[in-house]
Amino acid sequence: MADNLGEELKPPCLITPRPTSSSMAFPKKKLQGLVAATITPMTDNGEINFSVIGQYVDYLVKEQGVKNIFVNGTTGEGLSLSISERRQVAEEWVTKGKDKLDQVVIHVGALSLKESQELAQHAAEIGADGIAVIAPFFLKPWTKDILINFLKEVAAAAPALPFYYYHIPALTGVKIRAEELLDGIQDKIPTFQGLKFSDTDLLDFGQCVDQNRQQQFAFLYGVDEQLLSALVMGATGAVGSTYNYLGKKTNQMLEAFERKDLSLALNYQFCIQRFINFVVKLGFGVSQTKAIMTLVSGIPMGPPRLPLQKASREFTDSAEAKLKSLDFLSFTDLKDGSLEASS
Ligand SMILES: CC(=O)N[C@@H]([C@@H](O)[C@H](O)[C@H](O)CO)[C@@H](O)CC(=O)C(=O)O
Repeated sequence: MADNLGEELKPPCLITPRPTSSSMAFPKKKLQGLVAATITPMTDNGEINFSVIGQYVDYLVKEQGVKNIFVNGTTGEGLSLSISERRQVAEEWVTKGKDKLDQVVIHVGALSLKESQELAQHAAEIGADGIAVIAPFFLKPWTKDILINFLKEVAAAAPALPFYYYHIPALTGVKIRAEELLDGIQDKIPTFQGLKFSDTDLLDFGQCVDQNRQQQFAFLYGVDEQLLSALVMGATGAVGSTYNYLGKKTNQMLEAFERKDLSLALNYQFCIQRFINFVVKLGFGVSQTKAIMTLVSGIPMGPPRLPLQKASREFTDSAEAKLKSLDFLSFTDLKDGSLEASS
């Protein structure tokens, strides 16, 4: 992936390098490649099903070739869990991922600064590889400086952990442009290491990359159906829900892109789009992601937590037929007991 923004991409108008304040080098290598936004498995009575997380780690690594995870984010229903549950989920992923996963990033965003700080500190204590934070979305920060102040306070609770800003304006309602936020961010947040950009505004994303070429930031794109466009803009990695079950296919797209075989990469992207387009038309979100992952992996993800509703049997049946027609799923991939969506 475009880690280096290679020579051929450098425009003649290269901007003056900005001094980097974060020579506070982290031992970890830069977060890159695919990052699965993990689902939080639940039992039918709505409790977290910790018992399948070990199996889930093995599935991601062995079957999907995905070795980085993003825990307790949107897909993980992080904001629907109690603080105690979020701690336990984070701990379980770190424990089960030890020596198997490359990086475990924990989303610690919350409406309460105190809770966010507690989660950040906890992530550091359990040995996570990074933390990410969304903008608070009830009482909202309306300016860049206020948002930075909030993020800075959270980051300071885990001063040795790489910090990522999770930009997802459609869900938070905080529309401060990422480009604006990144301007001089390391002066305020020395642990800032990157951006998780879950938005379709590729002008904003491209400018984040372009204006920070001298930094070693990770630019992680979060709209799976248009990842290829973001790669062209300089994405260094991607965080998303579909990498749980389309990781292998998406990795093939990344490999084709790396080899500069754009036509093949585009074929993969279109193929992935055909599936996402299909499920989006049926109504697609976290509940449906849980149903698809159950179907594809055979690991029971269970229902989502209220206010989300379990995916319907019709949805699961249609998704299964589409996966098969696209050759994303063969009969041999189907595991016993995988068709558990309700009607
Ligand atoms: C709104 C949303 O859930 N977006 C997903 C995408 O992976 C999304 O499911 C995918 O692009 C299909 O639309 C991710 O950006 C979310 C994510 O990374 C997370 O769970 O934290």
